[in-house]
Amino acid sequence: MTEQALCDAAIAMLDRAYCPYSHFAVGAALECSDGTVFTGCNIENAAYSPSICAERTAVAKAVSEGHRDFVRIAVAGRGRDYCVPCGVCRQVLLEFAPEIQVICINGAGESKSFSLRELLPHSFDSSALPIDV
Ligand SMILES: O=c1ccn([C@H]2C[C@H](O)[C@@H](CO)O2)c(=O)[nH]1
Ligand SMILES: [Zn+2]
Repeated sequence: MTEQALCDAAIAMLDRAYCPYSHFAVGAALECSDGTVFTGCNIENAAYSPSICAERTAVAKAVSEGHRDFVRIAVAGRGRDYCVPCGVCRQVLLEFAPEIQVICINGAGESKSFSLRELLPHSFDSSALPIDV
């Protein structure tokens, strides 16, 4: 899939977002090494903390369908700034794909790419744990 097609898939998910509290829609499209794409949107909740971000919706869909080998993720918002993943989503992406490319999209459809390493330096991962994973 071209980068533009992946971005378009993330942008299309903006209309699926359930965000009556923040009114900030986010769409994501997660590409696996075999080319499979899983999409996601943010899903909010009246109790607030059960809300889930678009990126983690896509990761949950992918992992639960047997896919963990992520290559790129496009994240779209309608704001002026590029929509970057929150810290929780960065940590969740790190678990499966430390080398993933993160494509952040603004409301004008413009994009800017980052490595996850750039977005989450000095990160905590399983190598810090006193067990073998
Ligand atoms: O990485 C992020 C950051 C925020 N949001 C959502 C959560 C909430 O529904 C709304 C405002 O924070 O944006 C995402 O989907 N992804
Ligand atoms: Zn998030």
